[in-house]
Amino acid sequence: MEQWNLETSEPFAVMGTVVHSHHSKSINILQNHVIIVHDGKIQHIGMAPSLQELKEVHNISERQIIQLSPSQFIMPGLIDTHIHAPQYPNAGLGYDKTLLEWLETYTFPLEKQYGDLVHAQNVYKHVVRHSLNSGTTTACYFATIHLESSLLLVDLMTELGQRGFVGKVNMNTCQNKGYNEKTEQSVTDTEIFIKNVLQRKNQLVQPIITPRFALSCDSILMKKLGELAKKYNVHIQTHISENLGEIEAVKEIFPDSKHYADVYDKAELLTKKTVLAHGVWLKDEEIKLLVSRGSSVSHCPCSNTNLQSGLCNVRRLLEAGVKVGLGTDVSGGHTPSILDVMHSALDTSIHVFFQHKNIIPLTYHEVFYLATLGGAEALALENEVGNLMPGKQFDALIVDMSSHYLLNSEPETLVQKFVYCGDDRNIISVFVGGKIVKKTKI
Ligand SMILES: O=c1[nH]c(=O)c2nc[nH]c2[nH]1
Repeated sequence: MEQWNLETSEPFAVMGTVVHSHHSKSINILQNHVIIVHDGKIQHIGMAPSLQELKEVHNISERQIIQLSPSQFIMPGLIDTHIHAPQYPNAGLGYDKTLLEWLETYTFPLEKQYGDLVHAQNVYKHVVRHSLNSGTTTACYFATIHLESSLLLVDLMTELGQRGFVGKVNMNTCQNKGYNEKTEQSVTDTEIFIKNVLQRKNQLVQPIITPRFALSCDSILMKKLGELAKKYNVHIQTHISENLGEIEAVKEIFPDSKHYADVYDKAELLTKKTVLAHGVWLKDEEIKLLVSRGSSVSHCPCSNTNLQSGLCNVRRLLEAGVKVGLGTDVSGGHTPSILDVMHSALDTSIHVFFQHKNIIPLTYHEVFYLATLGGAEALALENEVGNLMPGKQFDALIVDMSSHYLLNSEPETLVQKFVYCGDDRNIISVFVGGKIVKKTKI
């Protein structure tokens, strides 16, 4: 590929190998194709035409063409369905404890600091930049309970060009060791947060209602948040069934609920726009409930391993019809790279197979889907992003595998190598809504 220098405000084209998914089972590999981008959206995908045809039919000059080399391909941007931006400084630290102790010892003390806007600005700039550089074009962030710094995160995503969601976290119970808010304040600040984000008329970032988990919120707060979600028709995110101690505590605190998922359902927090992180220990009955509500699970295998939460059987969720995406879950997860999470999802799936021989481990094709279209479906964004079909936003990565020792440059080889051996150095360009947000000189 020659170094290109596009004007992204004008139509442009990418020519070469396109890799994307239409469903969970297999990747579509399209060689010698063109994608034409207009106003940040995909206008056309098809067999590559001649330069003359590009110019005459599609009005694209030679300067506006990216010609991929045989060791490169273009794919949809990665989607991180669960990440805690304020926990970024703790990534890689504190894995000597399991979830509930880890929250009290490491996480809540760090999150308390986000009343300080200078600290928030520093951390949030780093995490959004790192996430974009790792190829995440859409990220679904938890912020903290602080209204102002949560809005700051929205503004930084907008400035740096990342699509996604930000949730001001809700926590009103004493389980939170002094990191909490009063119910009324929590509801009022959440409504102010939603209105502020919606008023920004921001194409990229949306508000998401974020009750931390059932142990951090009482049922009064959760019901009020369910009402807000309905009033503003916004997304919802929380955690579910991550750790056995957590599940026991939920059972004790909510004796009238049939199970963990029922706690959220009673507050009308399970909707088609709800994403639930972890779901390692969900019962069959809970899975059925999620399917009937259209709620999704964010699979966070790095975090599930680091915090010794358990092995999530993703095959079981997919077969039951649950929508599943991947989440880095920084800082339970040690990396903001969804590509790293893809490796971990493959490993975890084989470890599940060691335990239950009757399941088929996930394939790299399926993991590619989970990281792209699966993530988009989990966030109810499949009409906007997730693959490279006409009408969708041009959220895409150019991947270059020339730094690896390749016996051939068959697209299957490139993609498989990328999924198993790739890292962010192989992601040489990142586009969000047709704008370049990462470009590496090669
Ligand atoms: O992995 C997790 N990270 C968190 O911050 C959290 N809060 C509740 N449950 C959680 N799980």
